[in-house]
Amino acid sequence: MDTPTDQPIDYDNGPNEWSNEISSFYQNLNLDPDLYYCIDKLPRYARVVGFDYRINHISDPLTTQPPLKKYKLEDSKLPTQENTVQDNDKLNIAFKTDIQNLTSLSSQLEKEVGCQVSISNTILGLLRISNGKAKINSSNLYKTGKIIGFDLSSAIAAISLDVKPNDHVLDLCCAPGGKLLFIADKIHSHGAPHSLCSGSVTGVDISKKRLSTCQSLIKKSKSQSKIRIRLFASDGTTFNVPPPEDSWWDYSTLKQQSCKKLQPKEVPIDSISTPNIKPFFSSKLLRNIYTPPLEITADTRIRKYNKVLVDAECSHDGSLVHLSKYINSNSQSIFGKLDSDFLSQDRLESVSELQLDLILNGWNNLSTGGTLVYSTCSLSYKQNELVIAKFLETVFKNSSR
Ligand SMILES: C[S@@+](CC[C@H](N)C(=O)[O-])C[C@H]1O[C@@H](n2cnc3c(N)ncnc32)[C@H](O)[C@@H]1O
Repeated sequence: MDTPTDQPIDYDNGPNEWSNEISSFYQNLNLDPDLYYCIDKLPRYARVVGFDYRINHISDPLTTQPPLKKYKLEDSKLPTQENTVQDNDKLNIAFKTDIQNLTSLSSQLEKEVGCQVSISNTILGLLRISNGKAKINSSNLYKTGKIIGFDLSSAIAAISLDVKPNDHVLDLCCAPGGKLLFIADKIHSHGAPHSLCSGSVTGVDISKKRLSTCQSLIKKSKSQSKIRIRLFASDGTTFNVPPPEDSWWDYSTLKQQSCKKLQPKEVPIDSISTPNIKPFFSSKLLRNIYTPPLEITADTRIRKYNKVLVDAECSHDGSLVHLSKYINSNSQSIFGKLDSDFLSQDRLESVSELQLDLILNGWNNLSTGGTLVYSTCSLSYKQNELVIAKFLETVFKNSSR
């Protein structure tokens, strides 16, 4: 994990009235209460748009050679399967090019924001900006769509899905869409959709308001990866729309199969394979998906998602950014307000029930051999370990998978 800061913690100038409450809350969770004194000292992160994000296995990217066994290019970039000398050369060249690009972007950003910027040693494709308050949105790199602010923890959750270029990904609680766009960008870093890179991202959220924000984010994005995205305003605990066909991107096949002209806004629906639900937002190609009647069988629902992200609704108590809004609000009892808004017993009970229902439905939508990631920004046992324990108990009781 990247270290938050090299500077000593300034306890004297730390927050006062809320600190005891927060400290005891964290002590009860066996966490270091000093975390909260670090708020102003934490770095921030930006991701390089269109990068093939991956775990950074090396400590010093500038001096170390890539560990070739771990550093594998996706199949679409490297069709030869064996790690021949030639392949190793290609890996080395690709790796060096990536590092050169990241280094060049780091120095550009450093000049623009006036503080130290380095390549994240956790995830390749992220830049670590030493001053957490640096205004990256006024930099040219942001304005020209080359970088975008993104939390390291969000990147870790999304990268854990291990998304491949042909994966259909379901993001069950997607708004406002930071991880959704990150995943689409990762897939799209392998080029425009083609047979070896036909991945798509389906985002679902129950809140239309938050989905509108997500839609604006997608529209504002300068990345072409938006062609791979569709959004549904739906309850993630019951959502069951299958992923698009692998050939969704091939407009000519699509036309042949349908044997009729699709109107731009037409969404062909059949009762078995595509439940009657229109996307809230969709790229034109994904909107026109047509499932050929021949393939409609009782087991059409076997077509499921390769990867499912359940970034569940939660009490937000683990998000420093979220808590800092309370801290800055001059409230008398900030923790009390946080407690009533997010941590009250009633709310915690209902939120953990919702979390279990979400992860169970994520599982229902996951294909055999796929990967499901469950994440929250809470540190509470009830919303994390206990949800997972109940989930495992339920699925292993009821399933042969
Ligand atoms: C932690 S946020 C998701 C953040 C998002 N993944 C991102 O990276 O930007 C949780 C989201 O879950 C949504 N949500 C709450 N209940 C839901 C449900 N039953 N089905 C789907 N989404 C739900 C909320 O509207 C909220 O947008």
